[in-house]
Amino acid sequence: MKAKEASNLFDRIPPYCIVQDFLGNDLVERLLDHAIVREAEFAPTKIGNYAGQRLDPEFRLSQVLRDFCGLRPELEARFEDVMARAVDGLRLAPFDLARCEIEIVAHNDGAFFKRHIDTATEYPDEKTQRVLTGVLYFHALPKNFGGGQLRLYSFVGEGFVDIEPERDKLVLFPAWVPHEVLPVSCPSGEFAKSRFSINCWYRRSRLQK
Ligand SMILES: O=C(O)CCC(=O)C(=O)O
Ligand SMILES: [Fe+2]
Repeated sequence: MKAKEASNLFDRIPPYCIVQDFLGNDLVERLLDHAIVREAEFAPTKIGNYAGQRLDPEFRLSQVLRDFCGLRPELEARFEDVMARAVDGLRLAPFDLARCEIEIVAHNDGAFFKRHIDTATEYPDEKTQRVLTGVLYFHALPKNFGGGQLRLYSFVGEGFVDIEPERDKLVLFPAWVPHEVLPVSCPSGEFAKSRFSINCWYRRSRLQK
């Protein structure tokens, strides 16, 4: 491969796939009820990794809840069901799933997450690592916020694609793809009108060949 062709590979928009109507309205509504009832238990999101996490509201501003109550098994099963299709579609090397790491994130007025990747580039002593990222949107209708697009960047150069957060849409992309959440505007400021999402990271064992 010539140097020019090789550099074009990294200039390209990275691979991603979209599944519309991923959970179905009934599960989306139960999820939304769960998030709204648990408002008080959401905590500010942090950045960092296994070795240390910190608040940085200049870089990431949103709120997170990791408790899914009775919804967890049902959700994990749905995310697991779509994994093989995503690995194939994104041409990732097949891997055995160690576990799905899931969390609910609420972006309200002024919230965002600047450009980052979802993989840790150090601390290889962690037992599992993120391979594939899934983001599912489940806001209330009518939608009451603007912005909040998910921007996926090419590895080098200026290329990017913006993905609109639509209710019950799942976006999947390799966890190493640089991406960001553009600022959200939610003029009412009402928590129930937030841009709600589930992050699902498909993790593989680091010991796997
Ligand atoms: O909400 C999104 O669209 C992406 C969120 C994200 O990149 C993250 O939490 O790591
Ligand atoms: Fe991310």
